[in-house]
Amino acid sequence: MSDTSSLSPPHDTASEALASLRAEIDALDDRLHDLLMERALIIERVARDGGKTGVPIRPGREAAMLRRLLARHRGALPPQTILRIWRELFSGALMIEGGLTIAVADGGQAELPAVAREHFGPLTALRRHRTPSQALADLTNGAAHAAVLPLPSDEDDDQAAWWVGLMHGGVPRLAIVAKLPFWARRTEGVPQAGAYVVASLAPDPSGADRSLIGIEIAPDMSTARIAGQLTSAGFDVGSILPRRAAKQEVGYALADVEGLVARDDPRLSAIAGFMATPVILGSYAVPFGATGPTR
Ligand SMILES: O=C(O)C(=O)C[C@]1(C(=O)O)C=C[C@@H](O)C=C1
Repeated sequence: MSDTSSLSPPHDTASEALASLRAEIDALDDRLHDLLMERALIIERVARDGGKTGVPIRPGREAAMLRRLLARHRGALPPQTILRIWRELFSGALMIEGGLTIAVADGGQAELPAVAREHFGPLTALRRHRTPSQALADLTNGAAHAAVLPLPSDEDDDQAAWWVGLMHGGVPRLAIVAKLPFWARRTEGVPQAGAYVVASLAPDPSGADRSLIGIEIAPDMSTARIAGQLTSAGFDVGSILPRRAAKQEVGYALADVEGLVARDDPRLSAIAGFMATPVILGSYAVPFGATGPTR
């Protein structure tokens, strides 16, 4: 051990004032702690009497709670501190509800596990995989509750384009249920990568949501035409990611549209001009502080 004898003790002037302020902080901490323990008792009742089944996370509810708290937040405490505290509370609550395991596909993006950790907290078990299909296999065989997968890009090879596989379904029916990070304003040093969370979970509205539509297209169909077809069917289109593999008879497109669109939304079956009826791949709560539609 190093010799600390030469270090001077912290020298606080006005020590009486400081001691009294610290006593106020301790008293408040007791009240906060009492409230947290009381909250945990309610979570125990949610687990026992709430009638929840399957994957315990409720991404829409979490987003709505965070938006509500951030909207009423006043004073000097950084709003992001509020988000961090509540994310930790959700993670503790989910421990009470039986624990959570998340599969992460980190192939090519070392930042993805960090984004998953930022969202789901240190209490949550993370299973790291190289590819999206390995992470998705964790969902189908019950090894994880949800998978954190990279945002699709037009440079993805077949292996990386996990959303095309999601279009063709299977059991359990998987859906995109959240977009990370929820705190959209990124500061230096935090992971910059984005991700979707996929789980076997029914849509969980947050009050401000967007949906993702998977479309089979003729390989030569332009992005403008895809957008036009969706718009004339009544969708408010944010972005479109086309995928046209060489020498294939069918291409794909991933469209991001406004609102929480149900799988049986009549606008989907009314759309003309695509190779098959477009399918809803899921929806997500619009991240806090997002300035415009993101893919
Ligand atoms: O409301 C629920 O369903 C809960 O499980 C409670 C709670 C919370 O801590 O408030 C925890 C996890 C969910 O993702 C959402 C909310």
